[in-house]
Amino acid sequence: MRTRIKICGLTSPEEAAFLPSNQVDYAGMVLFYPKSRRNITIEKAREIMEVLPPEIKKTAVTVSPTSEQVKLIEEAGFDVLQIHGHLAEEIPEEADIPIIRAVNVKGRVPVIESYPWIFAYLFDAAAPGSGKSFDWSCLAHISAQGRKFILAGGLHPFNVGEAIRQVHPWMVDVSSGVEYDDKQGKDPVKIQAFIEAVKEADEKSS
Ligand SMILES: O=C(O)c1ccccc1N[C@@H]1O[C@H](COP(=O)(O)O)[C@@H](O)[C@H]1O
Repeated sequence: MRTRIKICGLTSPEEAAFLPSNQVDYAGMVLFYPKSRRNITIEKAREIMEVLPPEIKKTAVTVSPTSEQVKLIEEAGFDVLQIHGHLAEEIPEEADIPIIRAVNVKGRVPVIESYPWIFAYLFDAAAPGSGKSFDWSCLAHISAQGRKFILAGGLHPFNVGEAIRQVHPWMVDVSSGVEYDDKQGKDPVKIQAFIEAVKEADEKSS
């Protein structure tokens, strides 16, 4: 089966135009998290979503969101909600879009909440969006349970093939690894190299 691809941390419509709809499945935008250099406003997110083709699922990336923020995200037209940090009890009841539950792995085997309404789990390094990786071997038991999960954290065109070989994620997620070295923003050459590396890994494993 083809490994899905998510490109995260878009900050402009120009970057959105770099994503080929037949190869990229999800696009992420960081909202309501001013600590991130990729944080954007809802207005900017709307501009970006106008450029993205309908086949690419628009993902709102959040940390401990409030009900009001989830409402604004849904009104803006996002398809999916990615939640890092605290997940308030009322959010799953109130949210009308699927939830990706992010787990920031802090050095040991992650414990996951097995709520039936969770669409997918996303395993990331301890600090989200840091470009740092973690020990993928701690995901072996999750892989073995056949659960749908997303691998994130420090992926780039040169390690994503090995990541796919080791943990067989349903989707791989990248942000820092497809950004320019010397300036802010996504690099279309690195995005294409990432897509090619995923394709190559899938071909080898089929
Ligand atoms: O990108 C951020 O700054 C960010 C902020 C808050 C929550 C999540 C964030 N990014 C997520 O981190 C992973 C991996 O990123 P990277 O490839 O290691 O840079 C990805 O899911 C981003 O959505």
